[in-house]
Amino acid sequence: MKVRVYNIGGITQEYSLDLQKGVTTYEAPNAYGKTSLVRALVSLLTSSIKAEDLLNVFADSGYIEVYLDNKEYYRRIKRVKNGLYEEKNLIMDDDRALLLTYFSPENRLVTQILSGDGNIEWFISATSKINELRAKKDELSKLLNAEMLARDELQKKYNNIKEIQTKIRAIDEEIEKLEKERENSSNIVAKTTHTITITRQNKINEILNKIKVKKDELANLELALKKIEEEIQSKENRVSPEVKAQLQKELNEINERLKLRTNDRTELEIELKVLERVLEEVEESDKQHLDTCNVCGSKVDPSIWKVRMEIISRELREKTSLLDSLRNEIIGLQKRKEEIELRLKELETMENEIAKLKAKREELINRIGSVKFQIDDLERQRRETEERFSRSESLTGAIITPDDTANLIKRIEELRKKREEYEYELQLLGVPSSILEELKEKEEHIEQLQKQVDELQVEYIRRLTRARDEFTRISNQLLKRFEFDMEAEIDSNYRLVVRRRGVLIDIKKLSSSERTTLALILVLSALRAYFKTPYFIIDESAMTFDQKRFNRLLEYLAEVADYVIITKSNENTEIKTIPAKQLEVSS
Ligand SMILES: Nc1ncnc2c1ncn2[C@@H]1O[C@H](COP(=O)(O)OP(=O)(O)OP(=O)(O)O)[C@@H](O)[C@H]1O
Ligand SMILES: [Zn+2]
Repeated sequence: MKVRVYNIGGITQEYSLDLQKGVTTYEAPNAYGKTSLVRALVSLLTSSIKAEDLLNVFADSGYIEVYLDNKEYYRRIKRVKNGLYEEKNLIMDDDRALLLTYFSPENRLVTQILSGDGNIEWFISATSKINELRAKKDELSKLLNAEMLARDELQKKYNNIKEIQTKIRAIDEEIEKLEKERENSSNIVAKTTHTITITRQNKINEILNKIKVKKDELANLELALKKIEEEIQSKENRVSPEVKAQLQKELNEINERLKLRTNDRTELEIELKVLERVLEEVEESDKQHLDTCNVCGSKVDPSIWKVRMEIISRELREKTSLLDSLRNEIIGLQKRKEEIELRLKELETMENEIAKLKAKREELINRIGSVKFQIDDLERQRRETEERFSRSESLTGAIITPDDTANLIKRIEELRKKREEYEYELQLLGVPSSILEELKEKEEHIEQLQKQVDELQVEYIRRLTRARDEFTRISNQLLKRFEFDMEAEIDSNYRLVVRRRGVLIDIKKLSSSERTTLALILVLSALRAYFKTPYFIIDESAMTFDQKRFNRLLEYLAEVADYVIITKSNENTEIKTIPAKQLEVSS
């Protein structure tokens, strides 16, 4: 392994070193730069050694370079305007290297054990890497606490909302109650009879108007009924059966007489014709002065024709006049017959009209009935309305005074204002359902976190316990190997305790070399169980082993790391390597 260092720590001249596998003892005077060199080596195993811890304060740039198994690892540091700039390629980046690759009086575990503090949970936890588990757990616990706080806050908020909502509901109920009271009071007070009267009067007037309309309608209907009945009466009078029968009788008589007279007339007309012919013959006979009658053939005096002519003519005149009067009489009778027939027809028409009038009368009577019923109904409504209003007047009576009403209004106003305030508060607080939702989410998250924390805790303890057992086992192996007369144990509180021949000894009672030894044993146990490093460095000032034990230690270290470096203060500078093989042989 080749090492080159420049301007790192107290090393200000380029320094290179070729290390062989095995145990290298590095001797140099104080302040030579031994610590600077080994810190530079450790800085290739963890970035927890910062550039500013490495670079010489007077230098503008520096480096540590290592060639190991044909690979180059380095940290090259440059000072720039605002700080340091670094290029690096580490062998590994594991902060356990600080504890497990460099055993010096500054090692944190050494300091702690030397001070007599046996609580090594942190060391077990850190070196077995379960501290990562713990860190994760702590982080989650922190988150869990924050979530629980947030949940409590939300719950408070939600309770607050519920409380305000209850208050608002109570206010609403009270307002409603007061409003009712006020409505009642305002019906009476403030001469509310005014409003009430108007309302009542309007209502009653409305009904009265309806009644009036209906009564007018009824009067009209009754008038129409009366007219129709009169008409029916008069018409029925005119079509009385007597009149009709009389007319019929007269008609029959006239028909009889007409028949007789018509017969008489026909006879008379025939007689007249006969007489005319006889007269004609007599006149002929007279002209011819005949002495024989044409009709009967008897012998007559011709002078008789003149007499006969006279008699027949007289008879003709008489019969013609009789026929005339007979004809007049027939015309009169026929006239009268026509009159009577007309009258009878008129009577028939009238009878039809009477039937129609009667139907109309029936209809009117029905309508009158229904209008009367409607009027009754309206009258009842009017009565009831009047009763209702007078009842409501008497009901509320003079219990509430105008003062009370004013107070009521004031109180309602106050309640409304209070309600508004609550509403505003609610608005600020948010929607209860969404808060409830949020609460639920929080609860779920908390539950989930709690579960994770619990699981991590269980796992942490499980692995810590296993690591503890491992430490105990390896520590005791090593103690035996180095022939120390004690047994190490890590108790349930992760405290390092030591027994000697079965007796428990507080580490405070141990010598400082014993304490250092215990610290080294713990480091070596961790190294063996959990860590792999190419080099292990011991500051010899931290050790107080005798030569035999020290050799055994080196032998053991050679198993753990390829390169073991022991720094030692000496007047002279000397670097000496004992190969691993040789160590084995020597033991
Ligand atoms: N970053 C630094 N910048 C400048 N000087 C430093 C720096 N680090 C250490 N020094 C100095 O460099 C010198 C070497 O220190 P270092 O600790 O390496 O010596 P050492 O060989 O380990 O000495 P010792 O035997 O006393 O432990 C010391 O004088 C120290 O003060
Ligand atoms: Zn005659």
